[in-house]
Amino acid sequence: MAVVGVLALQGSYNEHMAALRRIGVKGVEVRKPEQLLGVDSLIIPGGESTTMAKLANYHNLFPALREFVGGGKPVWGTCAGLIFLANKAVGIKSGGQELVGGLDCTVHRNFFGSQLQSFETELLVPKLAEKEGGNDTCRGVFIRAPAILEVGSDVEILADCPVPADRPSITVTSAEGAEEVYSKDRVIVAVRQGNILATAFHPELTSDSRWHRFFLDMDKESQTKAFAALSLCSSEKDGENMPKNKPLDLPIFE
Ligand SMILES: NC(=O)CC[C@H](N)C(=O)O
Repeated sequence: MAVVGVLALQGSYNEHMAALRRIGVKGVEVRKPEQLLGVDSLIIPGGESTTMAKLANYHNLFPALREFVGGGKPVWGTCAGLIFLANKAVGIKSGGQELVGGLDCTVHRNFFGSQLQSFETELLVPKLAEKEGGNDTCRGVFIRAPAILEVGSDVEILADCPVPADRPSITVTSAEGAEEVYSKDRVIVAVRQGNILATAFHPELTSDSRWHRFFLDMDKESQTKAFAALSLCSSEKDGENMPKNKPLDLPIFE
């Protein structure tokens, strides 16, 4: 069975470990770069992204995390984890903040305001329901949450939500480079781009395990792809005399 790593520097990693346990999967806590070599997929939890980035720097994790994401293994960022995975983050502390990147989007670090403006809402998630069954909605727990302001063309939007009226207005840079107030009435809160899944909210704090299952399915997909690529590559190498109906990278006891 594939090994799911959970980045365990800070934040809600215990809750992700428990959510995995609930569906019969043993997560592995990851704190050091070399531990990434032993996992097939990785969850980057919510917490506080600046603190998490400082700890990741201290443990020299950024290069290994970038390699992991770039290598195509499934990675899921929740909340602060989403910020980590974004190619661009705005609303960050002065002095900047290191990102892992890989997800073609711009994220606003505290889009929904302060801790006091944390909220829960029902989100419409047809693609999640299509894949994992159940209702067309899921409970979104937003804790001093970020949101995704814009995405690249390869990014699939899995959920958006109305912008709450009590949120402080934020300034964004338009395509033409002008500063303007974010005025759309909805904002993106869950996306997928290939091997990367990102949610601005916290599924690990609810009893709905569909987001964890969705992520594990991404893991299965990626294992199948890796297997197919390996078979293809050995069939190219080994030529026509190999039997066509056997997986080529399994031991042959003949
Ligand atoms: N719950 C969360 O992960 C909050 C993230 C927070 N907005 C940050 O900057 O890191």
